Amino acid sequence: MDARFLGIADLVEAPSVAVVVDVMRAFTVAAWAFAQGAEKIVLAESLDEALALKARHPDWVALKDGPPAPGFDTVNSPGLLRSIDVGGRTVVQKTTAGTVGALAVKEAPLVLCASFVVAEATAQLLRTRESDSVTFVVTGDDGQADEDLACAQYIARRATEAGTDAAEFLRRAAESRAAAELAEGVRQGVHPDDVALCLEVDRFPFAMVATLEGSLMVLRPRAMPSLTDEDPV
Ligand SMILES: O=C(O)[C@H](CS(=O)(=O)O)OP(=O)(O)O
Ligand SMILES: [Mg+2]
Repeated sequence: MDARFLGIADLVEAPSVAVVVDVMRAFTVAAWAFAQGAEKIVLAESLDEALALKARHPDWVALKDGPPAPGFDTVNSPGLLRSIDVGGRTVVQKTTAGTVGALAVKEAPLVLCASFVVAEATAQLLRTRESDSVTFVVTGDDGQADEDLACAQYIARRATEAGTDAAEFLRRAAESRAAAELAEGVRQGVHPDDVALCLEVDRFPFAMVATLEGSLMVLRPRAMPSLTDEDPV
């Protein structure tokens, strides 16, 4: 498999297969939403669009990164999301890096959104598709965020070498600037468990596929049967 690792600004054309990686925290949060029964996640282009969608659909759950804000139900925190009832509901998500990265490749035929918690399921979907060219979008810090790059490299390796050990990749993520800022309270809208929740490898047995549904980019879980048999959600 030919794997490329690009920041959002480096994308010049729609790749055939894109894996958009945001470990801390957008696509860890998205996976937790699905694990708690969310039906789908709409990736909003802007805060205004997220609020407009929420106004049109009051039963939807709107979340943003940073501090809590009027009109939003919650923030981009896996730890905090655990106490929100998202069962059967649509979530609208707007963040600084993750959702922007997914929207940047919305024309790609296959868009997966990933983090460590869905690493093996994502790798398995890439294997199933026999994808020979995959673009990993490293969403944080202009493509330099080491938690995202480490996860992208881990998934790329895992897609071709099933026995790849996660330890070194997790160490890099744990030592990333994002992990430090979350732990030290530099970032807002944080639960004390967030970093640990973002570093759980293969917590969930599904990949996450984003597709255009009308004008909206919509993320949905895709169960990977062999993982689901071993570890049902
Ligand atoms: O929520 C996050 O962790 C970040 C934003 S910030 O750096 O905390 O302000 O957003 P994401 O798009 O999930 O990287
Ligand atoms: Mg991030």
